[in-house]
Amino acid sequence: MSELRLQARDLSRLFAGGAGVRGMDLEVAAGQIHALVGLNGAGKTTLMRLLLGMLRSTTGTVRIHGHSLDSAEASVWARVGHLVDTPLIYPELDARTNLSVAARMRGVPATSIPGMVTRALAELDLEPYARVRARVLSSGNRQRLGIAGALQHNPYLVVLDEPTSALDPAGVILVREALLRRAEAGAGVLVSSHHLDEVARIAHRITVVNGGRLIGTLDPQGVDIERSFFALVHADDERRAA
Ligand SMILES: Nc1ncnc2c1ncn2[C@@H]1O[C@H](COP(=O)(O)OP(=O)(O)OP(=O)(O)O)[C@@H](O)[C@H]1O
Repeated sequence: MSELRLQARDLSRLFAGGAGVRGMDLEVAAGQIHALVGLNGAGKTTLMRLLLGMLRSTTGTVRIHGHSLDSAEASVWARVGHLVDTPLIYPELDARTNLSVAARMRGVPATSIPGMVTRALAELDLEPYARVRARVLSSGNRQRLGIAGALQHNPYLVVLDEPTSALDPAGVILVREALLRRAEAGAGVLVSSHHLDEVARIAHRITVVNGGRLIGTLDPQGVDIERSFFALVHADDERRAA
């Protein structure tokens, strides 16, 4: 079996009122793009927050590149790139400086940072904004900056929550290509999206989230992925209602 970059077992977190996620098992292998799809409120972001230790689980375990989430050291986190919730961007710093700070926080050697940041700005087409303060960037360019910060340091695990939600079509293509490059280089990529056609273009595996559970998978090569998605969701809703 190929190397696992991420492995979750029986992951649950229930909120007051009953919402949350239940009993989730998930794997992301090296070189794999694994997409999470689901309706609003299905549990995608909650799952990602649990996987990254941003939220404490009620049950279950998470391993990042074989290391337990509970005891993962800084060297493990240095090889993770993520963008879930608001990107960690300093509004008064320009795009280049923001990326330099992000690289420093990941322990990138100082001598490697300028070249790495230059490549990251180019990859997301952010060069015109290199010296522009983040506070005045458009929401799409702020999202590009957050993605650049998550990808620039050659992570072996990438976790991105709806990374293209604010992007124009050119940005969507840039992110698609960047994720394919990371997977080809051996990273495991977990990405959530509402755009079924978009994820079908890049994902090796698509998992459907509904009502806080993982309810099945979709074939990225399938002919009518939208129909298959709704069939799974409706069948699951009916099962619960019965
Ligand atoms: N901190 C919290 N306290 C209480 N309920 C929460 C909390 N965080 C999330 N929820 C609830 O858990 C459920 C799953 O939310 P989550 O944000 O994970 O969904 P999602 O699939 O990411 O949705 P979307 O596609 O709209 O971003 C929702 O019902 C949400 O209201």
